[in-house]
Amino acid sequence: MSTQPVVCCEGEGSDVPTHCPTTVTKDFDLIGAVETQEKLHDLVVNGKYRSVINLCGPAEVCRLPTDKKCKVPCVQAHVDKGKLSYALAARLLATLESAPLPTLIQCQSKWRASSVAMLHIATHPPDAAEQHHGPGSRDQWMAPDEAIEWAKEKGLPFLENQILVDWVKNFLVARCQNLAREDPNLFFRQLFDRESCTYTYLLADPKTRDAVLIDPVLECLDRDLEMIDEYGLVLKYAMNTHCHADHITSTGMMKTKLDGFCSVLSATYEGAKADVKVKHGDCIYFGDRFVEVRATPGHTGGCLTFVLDDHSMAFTGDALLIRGCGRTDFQSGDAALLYKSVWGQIFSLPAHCRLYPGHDYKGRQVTTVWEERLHNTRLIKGEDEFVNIMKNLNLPKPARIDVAVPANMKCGVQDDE
Ligand SMILES: N[C@@H](CCC(=O)N[C@@H](CSS)C(=O)NCC(=O)O)C(=O)O
Repeated sequence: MSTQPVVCCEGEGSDVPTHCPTTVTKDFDLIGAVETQEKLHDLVVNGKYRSVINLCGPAEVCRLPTDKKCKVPCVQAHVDKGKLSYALAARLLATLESAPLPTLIQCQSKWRASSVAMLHIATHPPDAAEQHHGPGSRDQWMAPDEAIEWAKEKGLPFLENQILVDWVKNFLVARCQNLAREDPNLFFRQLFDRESCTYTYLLADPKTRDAVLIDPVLECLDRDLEMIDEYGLVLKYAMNTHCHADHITSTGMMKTKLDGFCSVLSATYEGAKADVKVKHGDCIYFGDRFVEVRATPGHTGGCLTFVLDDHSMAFTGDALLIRGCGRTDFQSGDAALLYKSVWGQIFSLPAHCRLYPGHDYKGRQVTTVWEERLHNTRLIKGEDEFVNIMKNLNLPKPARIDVAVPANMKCGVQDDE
């Protein structure tokens, strides 16, 4: 039996027997359906491989070397043929990143195996791979068209399947252009719900893809889930700056659609339900990044502001709005307390710190500490004058307050659900 993998078929496309390994690079070989368990066992035990990754879906015959004498670690990473998602691809890339190399990637026809190998190679250029096993510098990533050209030169089997070609290209567009060519240290999106004029924020560490979602709205659940999937993010926390009175949060409903994340709310609300109850000074981590929790009560008793680790951004919920602030006439609202919260916890941040509000009713998106300290017509007044302004706002009650508040005390899950 050969001690090296059989190197056959570079450039031979569909004529390649699927049970012969195809060498893609020195680190990756591909294999399709193998007739018997023994054949696969021999190939792995006598080959150069230090790991095997099997991508067969649950409905397919999956042959993994099961013999105890086989010391090569074998990983089963189910990929249903029709269910390739960006999030799944992100997880497969993480599996490839941690696999001892060289690895043998297996599926029925080498289509899935070669497309996943292609994604890894495009985001781990050979020079970077020589130095370390993790992703290379993002400037070195292959552009999507370049990756397809490279796949053609190598004769990778997935090129026979146009759906997979498009999927590889689209994933690389999302990863290379959207994530990497922006700030390499933070992925950030501001999202808007036209109905309630609510802003939702999606933040992620581009290196680990761990993400947090701030103030998601029930009616926008599908949009937010799609974005998380499209960008290949792994949601860790879905958090609310406060118990909203004008709309229902999606954090509870999201838990029925997506696994592995925690809902977050202030510990201040008595009787409220959430996976994690936070208080002033806590930190919420996503990858190598975190947001610091600052208590900013006044609009409601449990309002929080989330401040990014480097103090370049803060998410103020309704404590501070652009050129305004949240009303203080219900849910333990207290104008004097809000004044102290804003000056003590928000206006004390660096002048350049960008402030992202929970709502805007006039089409504005972002402000800074410096701008608000100069132009916020309510908060630049003295405390007494501020309290007086707030007493005389005479705003109509939010239309959905009676439904929204009780629902949001339970992450948006209503009694009849
Ligand atoms: N018309 C909307 C509610 C508008 C409103 O009251 N907004 C709140 C924040 S959401 S509770 C607020 O604090 N506004 C301050 C302001 O100065 O406008 C509805 O019916 O939902």
